[in-house]
Amino acid sequence: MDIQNPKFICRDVRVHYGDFEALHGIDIDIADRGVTAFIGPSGCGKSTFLRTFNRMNDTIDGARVSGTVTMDGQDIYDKGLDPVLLRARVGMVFQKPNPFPKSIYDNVAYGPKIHGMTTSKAEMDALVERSLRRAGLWDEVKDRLKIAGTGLSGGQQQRLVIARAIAVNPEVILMDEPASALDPIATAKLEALIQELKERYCIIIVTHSMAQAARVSDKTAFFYMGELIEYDATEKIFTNPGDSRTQDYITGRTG
Ligand SMILES: Nc1ncnc2c1ncn2[C@@H]1O[C@H](COP(=O)(O)OP(=O)(O)OP(=O)(O)O)[C@@H](O)[C@H]1O
Repeated sequence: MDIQNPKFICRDVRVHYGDFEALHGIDIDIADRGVTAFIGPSGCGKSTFLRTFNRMNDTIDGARVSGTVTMDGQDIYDKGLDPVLLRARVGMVFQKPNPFPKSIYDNVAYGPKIHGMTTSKAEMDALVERSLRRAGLWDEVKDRLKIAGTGLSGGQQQRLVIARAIAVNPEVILMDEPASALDPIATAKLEALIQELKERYCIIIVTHSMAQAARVSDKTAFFYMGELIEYDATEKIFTNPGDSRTQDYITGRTG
């Protein structure tokens, strides 16, 4: 599909784990604002593909990426590019919330501290507050910023992890099944947050929930056995898919 000013352009992206080719040459452009959902049956390569956008596959033994991925026109696999800086620009939220074993405040302040983003305690306080507000968590935690992040509920922890990602001013947030460990109420809150964040960030979300993809995303990409089968406006994918494999998946016949 045609994307104006894409954030990412991927061409012939392949990922190997040893001799096994998990992705067979993916071409896709990702919009620079809004939510793009990756859907498809278990094992089709969604998480593997998601990890190519911030080079998280580099951290997996035996994983090898080929093809090109550009972000704002720059090759993110360029030897001169520092993956640590890339991961500040392209934040990631995982299936299981993974706050650091530190206070709520320190979880959010950690990244800005490492990147030297503030020069005083007051500036850091303001940055922590702004990030927690943006993640929709401030009101629930403002009186207990010193307690451990791991002491929050699952849904709160997931929003804390999002605040931590936001604190370093990312341009992109990758989410790998972010609601799979949450109850329906926490999931609804997270989805509302995604709706707010999408005005400001490029969000890519992997989800197993068709309903969730339909609710939160603007564009949907359907993957099947390591290939991108269909990519279109979410409404089109869910009401009038062009490929019978997409149709079978969204109607529950495969997966
Ligand atoms: N670290 C790894 N080492 C070897 N093979 C892997 C590794 N990670 C994933 N794979 C394989 O790559 C393929 C794609 O896996 P991936 O986790 O990307 O799929 P997925 O669509 O995200 O699946 P799920 O929906 O179950 O999370 C699978 O065949 C999987 O077994």
